[in-house]
Amino acid sequence: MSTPQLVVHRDKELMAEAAAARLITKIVDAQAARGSASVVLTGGRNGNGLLAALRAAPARDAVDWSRLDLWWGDERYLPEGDPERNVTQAREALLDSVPVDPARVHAMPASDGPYGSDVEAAAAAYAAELAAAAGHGTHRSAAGAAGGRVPSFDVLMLGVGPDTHVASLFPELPAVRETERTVVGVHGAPKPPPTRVSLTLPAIRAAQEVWLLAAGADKAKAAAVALSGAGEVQAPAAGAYGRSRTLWLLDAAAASELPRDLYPPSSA
Ligand SMILES: O=C(O)[C@H](O)[C@@H](O)[C@H](O)[C@H](O)COP(=O)(O)O
Repeated sequence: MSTPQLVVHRDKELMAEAAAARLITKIVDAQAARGSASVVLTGGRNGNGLLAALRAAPARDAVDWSRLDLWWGDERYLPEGDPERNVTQAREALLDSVPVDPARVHAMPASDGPYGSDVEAAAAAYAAELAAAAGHGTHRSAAGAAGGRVPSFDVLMLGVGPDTHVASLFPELPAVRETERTVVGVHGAPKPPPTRVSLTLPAIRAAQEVWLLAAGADKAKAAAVALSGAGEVQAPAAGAYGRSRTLWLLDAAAASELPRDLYPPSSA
């Protein structure tokens, strides 16, 4: 487990631009070292803000988009192309504007796909896709939970909800307690829509780097709670960490209630 590091930016726009620059560097470095890179995207305003900033960054052309695997931390279980699906929003914010390899864009299943309303079957199919990717190619495999393997993602991004949820792991719901499976179906999510597919904490923790994004005053309490030793069942963000690095990327409003000893010296 890596101890969280905090970076606080003036506002959410600067946070998105700086995080996009950081992501470009990570992808370029991984591709230089191993030929390809793998990144897990998040839904939500902050995740999409980062993708839009990446689209606008001239340095995006330094990325070899054809040698990048993209995965999702969670998905809203809705029909293909629904504007509320995380993948639809990511396509709009970035993916339609860069030459990604469609075979390497690993969207989670849609509710009008082969699994229909069976969200558990959809989750199992995504777990199988992850396990297959963990077993071959340029990825170094990481043992996930006992129930499956996932690639050792270079970067896994997570938006943080005001209730401290990450991906679709909400406080106290069964998904956050999962220790075996790498992907689960979620029912009764408090944030709409209620039915979702999500990576579990063991799958998240197989990533090399986990970046948590939080901007806005409505995230201040969540950041303070998750970074002050809360349990992961009550505060799922507290259980999200990477094998080599855990990075909280915040704006000043989201950092405003952090205990002083956590606040980075540069922004004190
Ligand atoms: O599907 C989703 O809704 C997300 O993946 C969810 O986990 C999101 O990242 C957080 O709710 C933060 O969202 P904001 O960045 O919009 O606050």
